[in-house]
Amino acid sequence: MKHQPLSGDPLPSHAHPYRSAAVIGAGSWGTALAVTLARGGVQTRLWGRDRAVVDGINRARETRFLPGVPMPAGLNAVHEMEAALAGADVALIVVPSRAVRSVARAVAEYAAPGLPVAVCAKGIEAETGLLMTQVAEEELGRRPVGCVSGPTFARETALGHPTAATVAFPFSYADRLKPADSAAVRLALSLSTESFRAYVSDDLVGVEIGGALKNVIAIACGMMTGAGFAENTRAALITRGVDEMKNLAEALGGRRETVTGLSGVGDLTLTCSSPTSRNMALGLQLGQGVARADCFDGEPVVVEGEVNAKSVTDLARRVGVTLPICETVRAILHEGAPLGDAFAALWARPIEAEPRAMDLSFSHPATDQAIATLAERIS
Ligand SMILES: NC(=O)C1=CN([C@@H]2O[C@H](COP(=O)(O)OP(=O)(O)OC[C@H]3O[C@@H](n4cnc5c(N)ncnc54)[C@H](O)[C@@H]3O)[C@@H](O)[C@H]2O)C=CC1
Ligand SMILES: O=C(CO)COP(=O)(O)O
Repeated sequence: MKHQPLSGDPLPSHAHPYRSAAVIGAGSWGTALAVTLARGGVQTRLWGRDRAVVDGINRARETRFLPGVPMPAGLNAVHEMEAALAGADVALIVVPSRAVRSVARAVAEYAAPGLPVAVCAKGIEAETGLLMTQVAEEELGRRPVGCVSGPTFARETALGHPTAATVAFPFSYADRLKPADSAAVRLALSLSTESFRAYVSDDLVGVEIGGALKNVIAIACGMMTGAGFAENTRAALITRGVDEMKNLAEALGGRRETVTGLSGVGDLTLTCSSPTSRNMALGLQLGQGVARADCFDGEPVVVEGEVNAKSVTDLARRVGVTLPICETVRAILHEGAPLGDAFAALWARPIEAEPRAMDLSFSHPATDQAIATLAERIS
């Protein structure tokens, strides 16, 4: 069933932020969120699996994940899950998408019944095709599960650059009667500081599909940029990427207009614009002809769009939605398709209507020879 959109009214003025939070995952985004919460006066415990990182935060008040960012008072790191969750009013899970299920299972062991949990990873579970909040829900039982998503490079957020993101939770009947008490509003307030602005949504599907697809499309933008093309190409990929997000979100019960918000267009714009993005950076290197094993100088780096190129297209195929850009990235990354051939084929797809309301499809007039020539220019 589709929910009615929330109204555009400002958040209720009598809502209260949470007093204490547990942030599970002490990488760059988990630490940036913990810093944001603590700066806003929320007592924050940051759980990390790496003891050296935890000790560094507590003793030196710094972390290798965010060099030069001092850890504020009110932020303490812990290595035991039980200690992280004891007395917490809300928990945020901030680990890579492939680790969300096991971490949510560990959280479930110690989290209070009814504890609201927000998942901040971006992706689709490879084995099941589930959204990150659905994965967490399976492990967390009856606790309310939502997400935080938007255009938010961790380092910029932690440095206090003005940043905005969306907090999404399902809105029950009770939440609609008293939005001030809802997890979404309370977490949005808890995250809000002079430099961090949170918006509220009840469309988890729309929000999460934006976050999962933008990484794959950023790899495509990086590949084409790395191969020597410029702004026209990137703008086309971003815009057609929005269409892929809308179509998949709608097919899964989300709202197309959610995709035009921070978690969709916002994050897509950010991630497709800068080599700060690990997804864009991977694409750039591959587009320049660097072998996958040599990308990032061989260092292991979280590139969500890589594994998600497969999981989002698997999911889309199951629900009968075509994602041409994501399919192209999948073919290159996972099926050995030559980059030039795959992108030339993407550009020579049948002509379609925009927007898609018109039922129209004509084969593209470029000859096989012309397409092969473009493929060679990209390679
Ligand atoms: N870095 C950023 O700017 C942003 C990242 N995100 C999302 O946040 C998620 C996490 O990414 P980052 O923090 O950037 O990655 P990261 O590489 O900086 O840190 C990942 C953290 O997760 C921990 N981890 C990995 N596997 C684990 C497991 N099985 N159990 C427990 N802990 C585990 C690592 O020890 C590390 O502390 C990703 O889904 C990413 O897309 C979202 C918004 C911004
Ligand atoms: O999700 C992000 C910004 O919103 C981070 O993007 P990357 O994972 O590509 O660095």
